[in-house]
Amino acid sequence: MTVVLCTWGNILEGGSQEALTLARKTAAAANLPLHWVVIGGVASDAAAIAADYGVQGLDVISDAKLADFGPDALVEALAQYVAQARPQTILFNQTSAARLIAPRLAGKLGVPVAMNAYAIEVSGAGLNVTATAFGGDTHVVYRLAAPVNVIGVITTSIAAEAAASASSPARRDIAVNLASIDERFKVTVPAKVEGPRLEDAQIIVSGGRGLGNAQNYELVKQLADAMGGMWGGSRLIVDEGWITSARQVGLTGKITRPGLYLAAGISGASQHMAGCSAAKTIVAINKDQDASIYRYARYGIVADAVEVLPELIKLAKAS
Ligand SMILES: Cc1cc2nc3c(=O)[nH]c(=O)nc-3n(C[C@H](O)[C@H](O)[C@H](O)COP(=O)(O)OP(=O)(O)OC[C@H]3O[C@@H](n4cnc5c(N)ncnc54)[C@H](O)[C@@H]3O)c2cc1C
Repeated sequence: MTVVLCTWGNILEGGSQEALTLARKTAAAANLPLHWVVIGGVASDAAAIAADYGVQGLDVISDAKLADFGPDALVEALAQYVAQARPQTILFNQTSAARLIAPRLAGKLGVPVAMNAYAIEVSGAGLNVTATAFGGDTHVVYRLAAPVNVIGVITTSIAAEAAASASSPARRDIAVNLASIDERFKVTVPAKVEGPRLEDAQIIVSGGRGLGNAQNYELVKQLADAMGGMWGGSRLIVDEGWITSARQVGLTGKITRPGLYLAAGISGASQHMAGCSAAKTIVAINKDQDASIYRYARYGIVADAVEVLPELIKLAKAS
């Protein structure tokens, strides 16, 4: 029996070290070894940090059918891994891809799943899993006491912490048989990943519907550029076509954790805040002093963002 973190891809996603930290603490509290199952090119990144995070077993799955990380092949490979390795707790760093895979794996295995978790307490023979619910408004504790449990971890509120002493992870190659798996969905136009990721940005300037139109949103881009940051926005402006979904911050968009999040013309709906409330400092520009965003913001400017943004651009360029 083990606690296992599941990871796939060609590079290590942000949040992996944080998920490993929670996984290690859970394993220690349950007196179980921590394993890390990895699929794809990420195996070499994983091997480089596994010892620092107290991983005892690095389980590597390779198969030609996993080359594109299609969900059907991934779920089948992980299900076969679980049948062989018999982990007690299966953790996922809850990336957008993991949101798809973790519940499907639990469904295939017929075991409980809790998503949006950020704390796990080992209690008796089970786990008390604290998670956000209803778009981040509510915090709930799930009791998971099945022999196998699947948990999606939101890592934005977890600090990465290396183990007190390095481990010596043993590498195992895990054989799976995916001969009968055919992906039911074919990706015909892969998402373009250009430049740095919003999730990794230290400064994000974000705009919402309060800006009025796409032309005014250009001010957000100019300020982000002047400050050396990235630009993002709310779902409503994605729906309006001002920006692409790759720039959407929130529950159904990117989960970010910048040092500075500047929100202009954004109301602060819980679904939006789920993607930025872990920012160190939130600055809001909203002309409604009762807007929800002011519950989260450290600094606020109650004013018309279309008037304030050009002033901030000037200041940023001057400094
Ligand atoms: C299941 C689900 C998932 C969702 N996921 C997401 C998500 O991932 N991300 C997300 O963002 N939303 C998400 N939403 C939508 C979310 O509930 C809100 O509708 C959305 O975030 C609101 O966007 P907004 O703040 O840009 O617009 P609005 O709610 O229209 O707010 C505009 C704000 O701008 C202010 N304002 C108006 N004019 C000005 C001005 N000139 N200057 C300054 N301020 C001004 C207003 O006072 C207001 O507060 C989701 C909703 C659901 C149901």
